[in-house]
Amino acid sequence: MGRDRGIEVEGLVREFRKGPRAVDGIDIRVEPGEIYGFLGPNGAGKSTTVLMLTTLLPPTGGRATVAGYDVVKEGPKVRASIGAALQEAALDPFLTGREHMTLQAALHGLARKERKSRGDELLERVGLEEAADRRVRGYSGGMKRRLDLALSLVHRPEILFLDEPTTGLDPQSRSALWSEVARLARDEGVTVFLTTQYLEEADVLADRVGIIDRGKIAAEGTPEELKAEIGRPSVEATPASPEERGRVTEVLSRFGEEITGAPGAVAVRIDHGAGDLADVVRALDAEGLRVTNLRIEEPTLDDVFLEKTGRSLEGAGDGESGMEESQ
Ligand SMILES: Nc1ncnc2c1ncn2[C@@H]1O[C@H](COP(=O)(O)OP(=O)(O)OP(=O)(O)O)[C@@H](O)[C@H]1O
Repeated sequence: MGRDRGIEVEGLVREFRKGPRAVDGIDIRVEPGEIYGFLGPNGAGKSTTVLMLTTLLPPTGGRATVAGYDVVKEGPKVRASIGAALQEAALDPFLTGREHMTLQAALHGLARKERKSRGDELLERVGLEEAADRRVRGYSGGMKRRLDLALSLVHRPEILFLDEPTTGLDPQSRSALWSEVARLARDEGVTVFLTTQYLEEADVLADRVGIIDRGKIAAEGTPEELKAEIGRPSVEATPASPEERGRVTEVLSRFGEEITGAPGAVAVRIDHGAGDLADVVRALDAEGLRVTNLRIEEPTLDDVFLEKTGRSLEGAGDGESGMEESQ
């Protein structure tokens, strides 16, 4: 089996009888080995999409193939090709981490010899070797997420689904999980479909991002493309001595039009193709100008979301009761 099949979604719909069209005709293509970030506020339709792609919920319209198999007609083949760490981790509080691994390995039909070695290898990789013989009851949220990730990898899936893998984690556990997911894609060619409410997560981790809002894809592209669509970065520099302000302004103006910056600072919005921060540094250097606080401000994915939906993603889902109000 080659790792060359990815995910293809066409016009996928899920309608709930008493609810909204949770997923309202989406098209997605995830290339093999790619990390696809599915970004959206609470209730946007992310989990419903993942449930359909992992064969746990039938679509009410459209079609999807995962690893080349149809999610409706070839469920068992899809399930054999994927690993999933979903929001409700099905962990048994009375089993240890290692016992979970062995059980999962047995469920996936690994040979007895291999069960232990595979389990140990994965526990080590997610940093749980020391806690391996403790019951899950005493694990922190982050440890449970990491165990869940290890469990989803036992059978060497070619596609990994992660539904909000870092929600509620502290920054350290979050970045440890990011590293492992990035490593899986980079070193093992695993295709990753990851949902998140965190802009930063999509930005750092995803090769491409789809923004979903009210069941529809509002925007798609690499984080850079999406941000570039919205606006150009700005550069801000504070002259080391105030009398050089005029000359610093002159140099920065070569890169774009001047905008308002922080007090004492000079700022410009960089023209398309005018260069980047390194070019600005070189130009200042060539003039013998010294600056403090030289920084570049990129447009954020939140700016993208705001532009596409008229609302800010940060906290966009908060305070919404969820279903009925969207028609
Ligand atoms: N079983 C269900 N019956 C009725 N409505 C549902 C059901 N499951 C989900 N919904 C509704 O479908 C919409 C999308 O929900 P979904 O859980 O897919 O969103 P989400 O983007 O994953 O949000 P979250 O970040 O909260 O997980 C919501 O309005 C939700 O209330």
